[in-house]
Amino acid sequence: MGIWIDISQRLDENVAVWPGDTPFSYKVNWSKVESGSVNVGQINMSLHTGTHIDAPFHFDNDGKRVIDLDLDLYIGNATVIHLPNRTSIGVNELSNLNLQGVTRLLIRTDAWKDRSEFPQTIPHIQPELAAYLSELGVRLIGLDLPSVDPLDSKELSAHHELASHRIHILEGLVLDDIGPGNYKLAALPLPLVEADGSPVRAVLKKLL
Ligand SMILES: Nc1ccccc1C(=O)C[C@H](N)C(=O)O
Ligand SMILES: [Zn+2]
Ligand SMILES: [Zn+2]
Repeated sequence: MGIWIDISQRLDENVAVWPGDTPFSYKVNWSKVESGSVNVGQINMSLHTGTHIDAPFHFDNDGKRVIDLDLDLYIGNATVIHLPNRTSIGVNELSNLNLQGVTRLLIRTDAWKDRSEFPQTIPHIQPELAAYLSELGVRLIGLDLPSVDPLDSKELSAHHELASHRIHILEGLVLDDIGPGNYKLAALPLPLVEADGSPVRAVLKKLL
């Protein structure tokens, strides 16, 4: 029972991209008039646009590519928690929540207010949180933000710490209307063989 709720950003020319990164575009590259039968479209985009997953190759030259990722990470039970008005998210912010046995943790921060513009600052994940989450059994962390690290970070400490604790990353979710609780999540990456990331269609269904 229950309906699937779309928690993905829409992909059109208004979607915000990382400063300097490839803008999103779609065009009919071969029109019905030209082909005689069909419209055939083409998209051009950065793989880190909108709602997407990071493959470890994004920040580690020896890391897994999208095709190597375990699909079980991206389908199954997920817990949503609400942590508004934080400058960063660490063990302190989570210590009063019971997250035992949570495999997929989605954090609603509400910090990215105008999604048509790339944010100036975001609350980042404290790298120390990775060990704590992995101890609880978390394998996927998802956020309503474009990164788990500060936007000007070059070290990407949270990305690396999460990866070294086998926790995968889902970014750019839309959780504005999603209350805390337990859900079913599906957010499958495309079967991109070499890629460092993939757009996903992320959906949730409330569990009773
Ligand atoms: N698309 C980019 C273009 C330029 C520089 C960084 C990025 C990123 O996406 C990195 C970001 N720290 C991330 O969480 O994936
Ligand atoms: Zn990314
Ligand atoms: Zn990232």
